[in-house]
Amino acid sequence: MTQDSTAVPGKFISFEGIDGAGKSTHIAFVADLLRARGKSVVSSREPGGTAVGEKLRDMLLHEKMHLETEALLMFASRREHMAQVIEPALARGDWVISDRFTDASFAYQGGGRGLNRAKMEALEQWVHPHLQPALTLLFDVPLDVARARLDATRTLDKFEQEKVDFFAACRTEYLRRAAQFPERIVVVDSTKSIEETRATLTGILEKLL
Ligand SMILES: Nc1ncnc2c1ncn2[C@@H]1O[C@H](COP(=O)(O)OP(=O)(O)O)[C@@H](O)[C@H]1O
Ligand SMILES: Cc1cn([C@H]2C[C@H](O)[C@@H](COP(=O)(O)OP(=O)(O)O)O2)c(=O)[nH]c1=O
Repeated sequence: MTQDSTAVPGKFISFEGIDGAGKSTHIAFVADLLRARGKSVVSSREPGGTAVGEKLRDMLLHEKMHLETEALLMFASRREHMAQVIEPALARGDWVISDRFTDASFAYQGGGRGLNRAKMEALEQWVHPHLQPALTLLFDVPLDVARARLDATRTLDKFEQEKVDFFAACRTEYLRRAAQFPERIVVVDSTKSIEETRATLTGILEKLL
C-alpha cells in the first residue's frame, strides 16, 4: 500500500539516502518543479519539522544514547511531525516533501546500528499505521562518493562521523527496502551530474502529477 487508505487529497513524497548521497541538493528543485505545476508544497524534514521535533533533532544528532532511545526519539519526532505537519497538509490537498521518513529508521537504526526489525515495524505500526509515502526517492551512491561529498562540504554530525561499515549497512538496508517495496521506492543513481539527476527526477514526478 502506498500513501493513505483513507484517500486524502494531497501527496506525500520522501527523500532518502546515506549522508552525502545528494538528497538535500535535489529537494529544492523538486519543490520548485511541483510549485511550477500549480501544487501547494510543504517542505519538511526528519528528525525535525516541528518545534518539538527540532529539539529532538538537536539531541539525536549530537548526543550519544542507547540505540533503542535513539529509535524511540526518531519515532517520537515522527509522531509529532505526522500530527502537526503531514496529516493536516495532506488533508488540505497540499503536497508534502520530507527530507527523510521511516525508511531512514530502518536503514540507520536497523541496518546501521542493528536494531531488531520487528521492533521497528512495531513503531511504524504505532506511528503511521495507515500512511506510507506515495513516492520515495532513494538517492544511491557508492560509499566513497558519499564520503568525498561530505568531507568537501561540512562539519560532520554524530551520524556523519560513523565509519564506512555503518554506511555500508545503511545502504544495504535501503536497497533491501527498495526491492521489498518497488511500487513505492524509486532508486535514483546519484553518481550522475546534478543536471542529469534533475532530468531523471522530472520524468519520475511527471507520472505522479
Ligand atoms: N549529483 C551530484 N554530483 C556532484 N555533486 C553532488 C551531486 N549531488 C550533490 N552533490 C554535492 O554533494 C554535497 C552533498 O550533497 P547533499 O545534497 O548535501 O547530500 P545529502 O543531503 O544526501 O547528505 C553537496 O555539496 C552537493 O553539491
Ligand atoms: C529520520 C532519521 C534520520 N536519521 C539520521 C540520518 C542522518 O544522518 C541524520 C539527519 O540528517 P539529514 O536529514 O540527512 O541532515 P543533513 O542533510 O543536514 O545532514 O539523522 C536516522 O538515523 N534515523 C531516522 O529515522
